[in-house]
Amino acid sequence: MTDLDAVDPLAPVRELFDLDDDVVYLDGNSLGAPPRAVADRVQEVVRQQWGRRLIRSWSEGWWEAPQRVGDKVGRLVGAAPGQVAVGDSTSVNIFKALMAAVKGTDRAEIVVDAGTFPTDGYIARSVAELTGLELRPALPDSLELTERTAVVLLNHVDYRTGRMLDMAAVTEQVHAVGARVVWDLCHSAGVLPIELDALGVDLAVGCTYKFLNGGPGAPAFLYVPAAAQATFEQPLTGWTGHRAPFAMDEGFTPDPGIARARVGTPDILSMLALDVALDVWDGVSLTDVRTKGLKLTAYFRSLVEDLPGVEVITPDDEWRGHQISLRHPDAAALMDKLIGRNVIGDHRPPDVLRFGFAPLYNRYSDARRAAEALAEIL
Ligand SMILES: Cc1ncc(COP(=O)(O)O)c(C=O)c1O
Ligand SMILES: Nc1c(O)cccc1C(=O)C[C@H](N)C(=O)O
Repeated sequence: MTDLDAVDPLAPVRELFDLDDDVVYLDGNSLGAPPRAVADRVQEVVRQQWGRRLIRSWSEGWWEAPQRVGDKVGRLVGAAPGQVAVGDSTSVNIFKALMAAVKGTDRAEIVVDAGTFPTDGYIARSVAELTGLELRPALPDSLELTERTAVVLLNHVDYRTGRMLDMAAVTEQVHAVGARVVWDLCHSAGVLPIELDALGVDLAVGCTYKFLNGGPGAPAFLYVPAAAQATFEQPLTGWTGHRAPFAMDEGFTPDPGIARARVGTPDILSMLALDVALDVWDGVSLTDVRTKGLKLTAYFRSLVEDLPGVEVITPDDEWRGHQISLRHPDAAALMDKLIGRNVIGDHRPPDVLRFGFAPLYNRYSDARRAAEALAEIL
């Protein structure tokens, strides 16, 4: 333990996670660690809900789970209840959001962050091809938006560098030309204070298996603000988004609210694992999480920035998420060696080492142990 851990107000929260003490886990920005309560809950869902209640469970909490769990996610991203649906993958939700954002537009282009996580770019390309709009990759610092722009898809925190965009300023910039913005919150949900409602964000998506600790393949989320729901027409008109799914109507009439963002039968085991995983935030302030995230990353940075051959590519100011990325020509081999010593981060091609810091369970001693291991290997 370091002195910093001794005075960390979030230190007790680590006990809520099932982590081995000899492992330094710095990859919660790719797959979050399991909250202890998840295993029992999944067993209860299988044995009691599915096992004993059988199909009756659909009307005993399963059917509404995408909206109920959505409200829990909403609390972490500044969305009032009734505006977040949990389900599908982030990729599918990006598709739904972009298609809805350009539906009926007379504008010509979709703008996507040129350095985006690949799936966002791939899906934006498909949406452009399906709708006949142009796709224009642009750097966030020079978006060059005009009245031709229909929608802009951006990552709040860049997966490779950890750079965070100014959501307030960029949202305003997009709105100034009358376009819509879709924010991908994969690398920020759960660790940064986000104010979707207050900033008037048009649409947002994110995954729940990173800092939200929902587990591998946990369902993603889609935010549609209440005022935009009546006109939100997404392309995947599955029956669970229908106003009256059990009427089994021939024609599709969307639900008037957030349920219209749903598509098919929700993955209940993953959904309810996420549900209980989100309880680790009870009583936790996102401001404390953010403060600790900045301190952890600053501490780690101070320990590694002068190591030979290493270049820190994560911004040094507050415009960063909760990771530190290092460039090194032998990044892949270095990460293999670190993992061999139970220090788990990841490598992104061609030459980036990523270390993600999850303030709910990472300690300052994790940062120190990782930096010491890296120094020894180098
Ligand atoms: C920014 C971003 N968007 C999307 C995804 C993933 O999308 P999906 O959940 O569909 O695999 C990731 C990570 O995998 C990501 O980092
Ligand atoms: N979603 C992932 C997966 O299914 C397997 C391995 C890694 C991932 C990731 O989340 C990668 C991650 N989005 C990244 O920032 O690189």
